[in-house]
Amino acid sequence: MQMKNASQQAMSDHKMMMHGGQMMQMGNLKQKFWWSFILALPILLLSPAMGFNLPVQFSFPGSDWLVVIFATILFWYGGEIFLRGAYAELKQKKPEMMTLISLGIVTAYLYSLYAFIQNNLLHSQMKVMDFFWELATLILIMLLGHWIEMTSVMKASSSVHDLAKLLPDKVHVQTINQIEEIKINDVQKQATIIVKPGESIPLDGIIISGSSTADESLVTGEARQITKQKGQRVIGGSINGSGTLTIKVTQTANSGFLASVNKLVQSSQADKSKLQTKADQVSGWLFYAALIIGLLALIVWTSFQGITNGLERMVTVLVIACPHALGLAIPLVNAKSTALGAKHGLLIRNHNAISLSSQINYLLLDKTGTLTQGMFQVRHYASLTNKLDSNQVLTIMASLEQDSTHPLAQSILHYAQSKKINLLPLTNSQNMTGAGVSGTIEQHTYQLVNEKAARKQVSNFPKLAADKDTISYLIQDSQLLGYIAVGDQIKASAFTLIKQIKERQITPVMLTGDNQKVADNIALQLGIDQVYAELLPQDKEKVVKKLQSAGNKVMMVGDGINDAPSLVKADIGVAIGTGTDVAVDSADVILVNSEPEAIISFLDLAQKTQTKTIQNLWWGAGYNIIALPLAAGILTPWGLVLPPAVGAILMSLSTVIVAINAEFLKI
Ligand SMILES: Nc1ncnc2c1ncn2[C@@H]1O[C@H](COP(=O)(O)OP(=O)(O)OP(=O)(O)O)[C@@H](O)[C@H]1O
Ligand SMILES: [Cu+]
Ligand SMILES: [Mg+2]
Repeated sequence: MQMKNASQQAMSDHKMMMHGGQMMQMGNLKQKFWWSFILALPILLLSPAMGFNLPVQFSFPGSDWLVVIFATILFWYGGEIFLRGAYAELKQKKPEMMTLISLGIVTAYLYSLYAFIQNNLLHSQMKVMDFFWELATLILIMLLGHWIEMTSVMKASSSVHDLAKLLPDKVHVQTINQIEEIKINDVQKQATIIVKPGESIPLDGIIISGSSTADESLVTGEARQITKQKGQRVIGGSINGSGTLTIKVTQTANSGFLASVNKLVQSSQADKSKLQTKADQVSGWLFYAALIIGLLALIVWTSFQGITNGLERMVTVLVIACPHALGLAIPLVNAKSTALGAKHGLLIRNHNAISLSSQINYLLLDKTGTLTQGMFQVRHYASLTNKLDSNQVLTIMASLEQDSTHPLAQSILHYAQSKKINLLPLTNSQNMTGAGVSGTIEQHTYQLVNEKAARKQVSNFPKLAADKDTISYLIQDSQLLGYIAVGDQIKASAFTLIKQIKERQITPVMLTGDNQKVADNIALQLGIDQVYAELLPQDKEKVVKKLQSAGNKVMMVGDGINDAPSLVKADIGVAIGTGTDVAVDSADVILVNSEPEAIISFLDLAQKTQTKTIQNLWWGAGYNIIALPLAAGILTPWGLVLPPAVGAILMSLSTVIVAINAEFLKI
């Protein structure tokens, strides 16, 4: 396959990433294991196990020589991965797992070599026991263990892989007079592409002709067919229904939705949360703990039972303490959690949001575009002057909105378009934050602003009785020329959100730039008791700060430019996916499908992720509380002695458990 997109890159990076980020090519582990197995066979047959001859074992004059030759080859060939890893760790002055393993096998090898020289070259009276059998089994099991680990780690990150499979290799691109098949990575922005019925939509874009349905469930987690028409956005990775669509590409394969999910999943492994930093510290301590306990075991057992037993205890301690699982405990959970979130319409950019989520007791919600759809219907508009008729007023108002990205502007423009109104050229257009817009049309300067701003300028402001609709006033030189009233609809899932948030003892608060009456009306319908209206961006931020200084943990959800400062300030900032880029960039979590209900999924996911993380820390490191003393021989008086190979099995098991546990994260 030609395509090598972000996610496949992630997979191959992953192989390199094992062992705490060291560059280690573990890809040939399987091969290495089988060759080592063959090399180990003569040793396993010819060298006594733990000082005793097993029934299958035999020896003949000179067989010791065979053992030492095979063991030496095995040590360098099979042990190479570990020795190289240790060298890299020591060079970085961060001794960790590879150093531990290497210390174990180097000790076993050197001591056995010493035993061999004593027995076969110096012919010492007392036969010195060697560790060749232990060395061979240790290397074999370490290789096998790391190979199995690799497989489970790959499995755990396969959810990421699934996302990549959603994209086709080739795209039908419409060129001047023909349709060409072009590799997905070579398709540029602005290209026109054709998606036939049933095909997967390759890239993010906007429909320029055709209509169909799309199944976006694999991307957003919403299992339903969404009707898609001219002008609507499509997401790369979703499946086209029965119509043919012509799409203008808005994002390339490297910048589109799937690519950003993949990048997130990758960076979730690189991006260190506070917990991860802690885990790294622990794994550093573990090295010294293992070294000290190992040396203690060596000294104590040597004085009781001689150097062979002492060395065996030390090797077992070193091997069992290998904090391999610890290095994977958090990244694996995070990767799984990010992938799972993506399937539920959540992009988690900052993993600290997960550990903070359980402390959240205030949910601040922006109104327009967050709780409501932000697709305003024009209810009525009128002229308040005899110089202009209502159509002229509408023309000026729509023309003023041409450069604005506010949802209200989009809606007014849309309405004007449907009434076939020709817009007038606009100059000097200015965005008046939290109030409206101003600009010059045909040498006259106009403002289209909310009531608060209008009252300040117009002396005899009329009384207008409308509480449900948002009204904007057209003003020229302190003269009221007309108004337009628009109404918005509450998103269905906003009701579910507020209900469930309250069940979780989290207080919902509405923060809006819109006027008090409209805000109260919506809050009442939704069941929100605390409402702050007519806020400027800095006022929204102040509310966040005030709540925080009273000791609360605050989550803020918003979509607009006016929400960006408070999204940054809040403990967890959540942006609506269709929101403005500033909001999206300021957030820790992004709701891809723009449904506020996904916040509940986030809270669920965060809680489960947190539990898994803690479990994994125990399986990855906590088990040493029992394993280390066991390896050191604390239960020897009761007959329980762990051979080094069993130590290696236990340490590998811990990693496999950590990987499987992460894989079982579900919401
Ligand atoms: N482009 C615009 N055209 C007309 N009126 C506008 C425009 N931008 C803002 N306004 C007026 O200013 C008010 C405040 O706008 P702001 O963007 O601060 O908040 P909002 O989008 O209404 O609400 P929220 O904060 O809940 O998203 C709007 O309710 C509207 O009356
Ligand atoms: Cu390990
Ligand atoms: Mg808004």
